[in-house]
Amino acid sequence: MTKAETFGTLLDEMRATAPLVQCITNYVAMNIAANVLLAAGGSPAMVHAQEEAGEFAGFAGALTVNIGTLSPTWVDGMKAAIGGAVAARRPWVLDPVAHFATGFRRKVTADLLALGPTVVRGNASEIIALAGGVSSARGVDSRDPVEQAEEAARWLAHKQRCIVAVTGATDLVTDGNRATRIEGGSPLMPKVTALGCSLTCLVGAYAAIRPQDPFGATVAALTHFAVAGEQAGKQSPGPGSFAVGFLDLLAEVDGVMLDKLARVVRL
Ligand SMILES: Nc1ncnc2c1ncn2[C@@H]1O[C@H](COP(=O)(O)OP(=O)(O)O)[C@@H](O)[C@H]1O
Ligand SMILES: Cc1ncsc1CCOP(=O)(O)O
Ligand SMILES: [Mg+2]
Repeated sequence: MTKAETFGTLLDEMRATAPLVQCITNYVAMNIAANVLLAAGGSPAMVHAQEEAGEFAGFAGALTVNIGTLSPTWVDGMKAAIGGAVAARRPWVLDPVAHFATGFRRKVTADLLALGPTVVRGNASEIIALAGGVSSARGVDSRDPVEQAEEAARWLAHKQRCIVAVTGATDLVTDGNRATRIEGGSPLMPKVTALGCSLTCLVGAYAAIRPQDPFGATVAALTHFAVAGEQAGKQSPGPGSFAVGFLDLLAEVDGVMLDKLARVVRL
């Protein structure tokens, strides 16, 4: 982001552009992730077949790859899509959902990391485990605080030469050197399935309009989520109404509101 830019101007530009984001994501997340992208201002396309995923990635603004409900044919599609995105010099974002849980997931995640994601977005347990640390998590839900994942995130960003976003009660984004903390959101967010997966897709939307600045794009996406989540949390008595209200707030938040309510700390 240039000095004149703010997260708000980035949001307004993203919304005006409505970037096409190819989301290879899990069965659980497909619908809410597409609705999150539409509400926030992006244009989702859930395209994963090996026969077309690479071709589509060649003209999409960005690609996101999520291993939540993995199978061998989907892996073939992921690798074809990544090849297309890399060839077209488009950003791609990896969401390593519960990568530690099985040998299959560990192998696929290692293969996908070797293809060089622009951004890795995961919860604290996933990032700790990606850096070789020990986490008590067994499934998709984090069991570790973000603070305990900061060193792992910096190490992974250095090793992968990518941006790493660790999400939780307070989010952290790092490129291995710089680090930024994003406050906000709601404790109701981890009670609604696939919001992390959806955030990964929104990172794709911002990266699509700032491919040369994936750090700033990632911070902007997490800030958009944090502000909308905090406002929705104030209005919602429980996870069901939160899920609906959150979509409304993702659409309602504009650049002025984002710059007014954002709580972003450069470390
Ligand atoms: N306790 C919390 N308080 C506020 N926001 C949260 C909390 N836990 C998660 N979030 C937010 O929910 C979204 C999903 O993050 P997270 O739950 O960490 O990912 P995942 O769903 O992949 O495990 C992020 O925007 C994150 O900031
Ligand atoms: C429940 C579940 N099972 C496989 S993927 C998935 C959704 C995970 O979503 P998130 O990582 O955003 O919580
Ligand atoms: Mg997740």
